[in-house]
Formats: sequence, structure tokens, C-alpha cells
Amino acid sequence: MTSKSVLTNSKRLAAYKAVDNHLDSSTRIVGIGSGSTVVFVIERILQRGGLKEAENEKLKKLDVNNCVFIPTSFQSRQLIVDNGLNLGDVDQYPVIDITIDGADEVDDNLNAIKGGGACHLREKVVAEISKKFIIVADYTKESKVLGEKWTQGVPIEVIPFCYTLVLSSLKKLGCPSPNLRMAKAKAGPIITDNGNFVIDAHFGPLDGTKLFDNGNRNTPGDMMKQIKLLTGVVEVGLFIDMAEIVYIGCEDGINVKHIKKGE
Ligand SMILES: O=C[C@H](O)[C@H](O)[C@H](O)COP(=O)(O)O
Repeated sequence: MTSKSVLTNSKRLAAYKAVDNHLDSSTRIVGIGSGSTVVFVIERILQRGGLKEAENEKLKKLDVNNCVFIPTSFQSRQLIVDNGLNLGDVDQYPVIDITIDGADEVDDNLNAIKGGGACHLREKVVAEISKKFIIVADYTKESKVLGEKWTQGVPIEVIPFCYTLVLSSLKKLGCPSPNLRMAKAKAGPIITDNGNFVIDAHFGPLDGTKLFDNGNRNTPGDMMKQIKLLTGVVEVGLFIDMAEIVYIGCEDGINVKHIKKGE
């Protein structure tokens, strides 16, 4: 297997495991995260619903026609609609049974960096109203300290009018070179699903060794609060203490490990 297919396989393994362990006949309202790993969540849901063929497996059936799927981005909405699943929104379903989402980096305490695809605002809303929030990721995402592996920076959604102010506020907060995220096939910055910009701010490993004048430290939780308070910031891609369980597809292409709250 090439390293690319090992990676893809580990995403698939984690996604399948989460769907198999947590979606059953009582599941009704399902939040669908965004990104490349979530594609396999939908794939497994379709297999479990008998809408897509599964390889050599007798799968426990899922009554997908009785489920409603809540998207976290344009991409996840398309996944839901294109596959003929029932689409809902947070205003119709203010409480969600379970949400499965990807992450850019996850630590041992189940804190995560998200927003590599600029979807973290809606992802956070959906996660927050979910009774169960589950993360699925490949082995490259696991780390001891957030910021060790995802070095492109914490994604921060900002109001366009405020981006220069937020850039300078982030420098004052200790980020040497925050970047306005630029689009690849469009001139200028990327625009989120909410019409905003994204700034990526790398503060180094968020290991708690730095003490700010206000008594905060550079822990994921303190950084989340401090960044969120900056004028112009809409949402920060730090998900603190939100996930109940994280599934990580291993590099061997066979096993899936999990990290569970309280274990
Ligand atoms: O904004 C994007 C989301 O937070 C994704 O869930 C995250 O970037 C992980 O994506 P992927 O599964 O493609 O690594």
C-alpha cells in the first residue's frame, strides 16, 4: 500500500468504527462533520442502511429513512443531499443525538484543533448541541500537546472588516506571524460558509508553560478563551472538552484505537 492509501484506509477504519459503535436503531438526529474523514462516515451509514454495498459483511441495519442528518458545512450538506439522506438544520433540530466529525489534531485529553477546512464555526455549534460528540481521525492527527503537529496554526474565523485588527491582536497575544488564509483558485482570502475570513495563528505547542500577565497560560483552554475575546473574532478552532470519544485509525491499516473521556 502507498502511504496515501494507508492514510485513507486509516480514516475509513476510524469512521466505520464510530458509526458501528454508536449508531443504532434508536438514533434519529445525526450531525455530520466536515472534511475528508467524514466522507467515510457517510459511506458506512449508507452501507448500514442498505443503500450502498458493503464488502463481505453482515451489518447491523440502520433505519436511515427515519434519521435526519444535520450538516456542518456546504460540503457536508452536499454529502447528505447527494446521497439521498434526509437533510435537517439546527433551527429545526436544536438537540442532536450524535455528531461524528474529523479533526486536524487531537490530544490525550480529547481537545482538538479543527477548521483546516474553515468549517469550525458550524462544527462547533453542531457539536455543542449534540448529546454525543465523536471525533474520527487518522494516525497523523494524534499528539500529546496541541500545536505540535498542526503547525499551520489555530484556525480563527473573523469578520472581514476586523481582520487587520485581529492580526495585530494575535501578535500581541504571542503569535509571531498569524496568516490570513488565502484561497487557492480565487484571488484573495478564502471566504467561509458564513461569509467571513479565516486567520491561522500558530502559537507553538499549547503546553501551558507560558504565563500571561492576566494569569492565563498557553493551554488549549486558556488560549481558546483569550482568542475568543479579541474584537472581530467569530469562532476559534479549538474544541475544548467537547468530545466524548476519539477514534484513531492506526497505521497498520487494521486496528482502530480510541481515547475515551474518563478512561
Ligand atoms: O474545517 C474542517 C474541519 O474541522 C475538518 O473536520 C478537519 O479539518 C479535519 O478534516 P480531515 O478529515 O479532512 O482531516
